[in-house]
Amino acid sequence: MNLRIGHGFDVHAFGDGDHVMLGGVRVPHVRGVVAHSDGDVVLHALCDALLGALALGDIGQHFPPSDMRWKDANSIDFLRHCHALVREHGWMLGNADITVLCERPKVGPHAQAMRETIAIACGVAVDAISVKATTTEKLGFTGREEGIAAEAVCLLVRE
Ligand SMILES: Nc1ccn([C@@H]2O[C@H](COP(=O)(O)O)[C@@H](O)[C@H]2O)c(=O)n1
Ligand SMILES: C[C@@]1(CO)OP(=O)(O)OP(=O)(O)OC[C@H]1O
Repeated sequence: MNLRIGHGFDVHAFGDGDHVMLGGVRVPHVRGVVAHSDGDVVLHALCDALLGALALGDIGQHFPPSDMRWKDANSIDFLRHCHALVREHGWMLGNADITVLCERPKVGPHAQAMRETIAIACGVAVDAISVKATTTEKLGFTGREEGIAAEAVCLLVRE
């Protein structure tokens, strides 16, 4: 088989702060997120999608939250590591599609910057990376603005 699909999902609770990191982009917000690293749900979901496609476990196994090396880590480094594993195992990232779930902050104005940041980190064309968002119509923990979530799917193509 010359194709692999991967799926990732991540959640972080909102906490004190004035911004959230999303797709490697600093997005101003009235809250921050509670996390061991920078709490970037977009990049964490994408890392898990890449690892899932490779059947190599999940982000917490590669970067344990008990390890102080990852305290306040920049999640773009996690993505670079996961993408390097993709290449080492003989695959290329075909495309990735990411959905952010939150009422706020609005993602649309920052989506292009996120796409470009992810594309550069993975060495792929920007049109291979999709970032979009939805509210959950004020339902559930995202609807109550208690936290933020992201889902990602990716397709790997044999080199
Ligand atoms: N955090 C968000 C949520 C949504 N958007 C954009 O708004 C559109 C409408 O959202 P609905 O949940 O009401 O369908 C959505 O399609 C996104 O384009 C956003 O930018 N940021
Ligand atoms: C990213 C890691 C790094 O220690 O911690 P968190 O920033 O808390 O994020 P999470 O999405 O729970 O993934 C687990 C860890 O790998």
